[in-house]
Amino acid sequence: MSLPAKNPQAIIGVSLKMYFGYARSVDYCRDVASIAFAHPAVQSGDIELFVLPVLPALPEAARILGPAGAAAGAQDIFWEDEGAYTGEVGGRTIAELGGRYAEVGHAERRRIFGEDDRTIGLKTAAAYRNGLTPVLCVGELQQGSVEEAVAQCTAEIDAALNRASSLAPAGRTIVAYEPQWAIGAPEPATPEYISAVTTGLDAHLRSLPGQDTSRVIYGGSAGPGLITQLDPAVAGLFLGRFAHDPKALKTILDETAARLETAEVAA
Ligand SMILES: O=C(CO)COP(=O)(O)O
Repeated sequence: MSLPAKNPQAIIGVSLKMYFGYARSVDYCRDVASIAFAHPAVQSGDIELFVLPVLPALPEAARILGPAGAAAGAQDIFWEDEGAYTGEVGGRTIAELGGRYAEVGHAERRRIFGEDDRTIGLKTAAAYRNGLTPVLCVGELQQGSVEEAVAQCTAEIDAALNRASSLAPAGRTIVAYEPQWAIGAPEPATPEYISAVTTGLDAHLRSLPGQDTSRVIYGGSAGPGLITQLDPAVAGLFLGRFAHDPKALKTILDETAARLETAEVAA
């Protein structure tokens, strides 16, 4: 078993959304665990790897991924820890089930479930309070200029973190920059655009109190071949459909490790 990553240099996350049921999610996590176990950069802690399955699969996913040096988390979190909140699951339970991450504010939750800055801030606080790393999703609705995207995403980060830090001591945050127009699309945003927006978000995020170890990753139709084209400000990828094939995930891990080696040689 590898030690938990203290200072990972890259982050690769997968959200299975509601694509896979229980059995297929567990099978997928087994495949990911074999890949992680054999992957030097995951074992050394240089790459932080996590999977967010459908919630009922979380305990089994955590049991399978943990010994392989990876981790599991939830795709959502309620903002209270317990009480009369029918149908919700709080951070205390997510942590009890072995979850280490809680995704907050995904574009689908903003659009379909009406989540707004207030609820996203409360959920981010709930993640911190329960020792979970929030995966805070931000992203502009429509494609425009880099400056417009940075302004909108910075405002979303500030709204979430200002509210969260008024309620719970801030912790490390993974910001997933996901342009809404690039989610579920045939192709990701261009590498130049992703790099430029993320560079702005990374500088802003890490200047905030308590966020110096926080990082920004990119999501939105990301898959093999993308990470090697991105600026180092992009710490990794938040994957959806294009990680459903475990072989594709392995390729992405290999590319991420190669990129770290190139960065070391250049330094
Ligand atoms: O929303 C995403 C990850 O959370 C990205 O999903 P896709 O890569 O399937 O577009």
